[in-house]
Amino acid sequence: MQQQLLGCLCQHSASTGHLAVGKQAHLAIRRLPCLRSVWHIRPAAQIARHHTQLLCTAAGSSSSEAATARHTNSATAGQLDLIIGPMFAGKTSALLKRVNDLEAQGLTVVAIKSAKDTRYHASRLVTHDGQSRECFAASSLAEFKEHQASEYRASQAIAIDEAQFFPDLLEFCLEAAERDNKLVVVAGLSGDFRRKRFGEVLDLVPLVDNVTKLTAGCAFCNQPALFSLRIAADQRQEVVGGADKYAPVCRHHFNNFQRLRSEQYADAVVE
Ligand SMILES: Nc1ncnc2c1ncn2[C@@H]1O[C@H](COP(=O)(O)OP(=O)(O)O)[C@@H](O)[C@H]1O
Ligand SMILES: Cc1cn([C@H]2C[C@H](O)[C@@H](COP(=O)(O)O)O2)c(=O)[nH]c1=O
Repeated sequence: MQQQLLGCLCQHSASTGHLAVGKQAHLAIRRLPCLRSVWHIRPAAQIARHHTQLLCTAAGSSSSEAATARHTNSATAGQLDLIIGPMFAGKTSALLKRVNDLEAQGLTVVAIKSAKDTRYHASRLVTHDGQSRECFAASSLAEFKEHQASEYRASQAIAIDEAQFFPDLLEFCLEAAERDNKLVVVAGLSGDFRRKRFGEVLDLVPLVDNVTKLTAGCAFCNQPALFSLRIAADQRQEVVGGADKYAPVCRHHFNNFQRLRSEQYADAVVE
């Protein structure tokens, strides 16, 4: 009977994922002296997390489902996940899949991209191979929050694409995850065409729950591509474009092209 009761309380907190229920379950257990003496009482979130992990393992759930389940049962804070890589690595595809999975699990998700990304559509997340979904386009995340205040409030999860272009990425993500308890999934470039940090993406690394680093296929040898090679001569950090301006490359071909470029430059200076 005691075991059934505890099982029931834990199951309840694990299946609804609401903070209040988790706390109630914990309080209820604490109020029952007979249970207190039988079981070592752990915080409600810990019980729910343990229970969820068991459920996920038993059901053979995917790691993304397990990550989400952990989030929805967290009693204290939100969650931050980061997807990085060079261009064409499948970052937007992975973000779209995550959004679909979260929605299938019943979460309210909003997707946001930088308004600078007008390559395929002004207000849709679009992958290089044409998958898409609606999103809000904004110049900054503060602008999104100001203009879409009710959507922000109602959201349980937020997906951010083209994260390197947002000047206030760090502040927004921390506030959303740690103050407003949201699950935030961020996708952005691991570096610019010079392999230097781009915007605030890398600043998130010490703060996130999970980092997924994706690779593309090198345009020249099909080995894993780690970097984005800019084909055009433009030296500004921000140059929006796709396969017309960039190619994914492996380490070997990135360095080959850098060498070629500097030789070309040296020739030009001598002439
Ligand atoms: N060199 C390339 N040019 C155009 N499309 C590419 C190239 N390499 C891969 N792709 C396609 O792009 C898809 C990934 O697109 P996407 O998810 O938008 O990537 P990312 O957001 O990382 O730039 C791949 O599954 C593939 O179909
Ligand atoms: C490397 C690099 C890229 N960009 C731009 C080019 C594209 O518009 C986006 C990246 O898009 P993707 O979804 O990752 O394919 O960023 C840039 O402005 N500067 C760069 O150095």
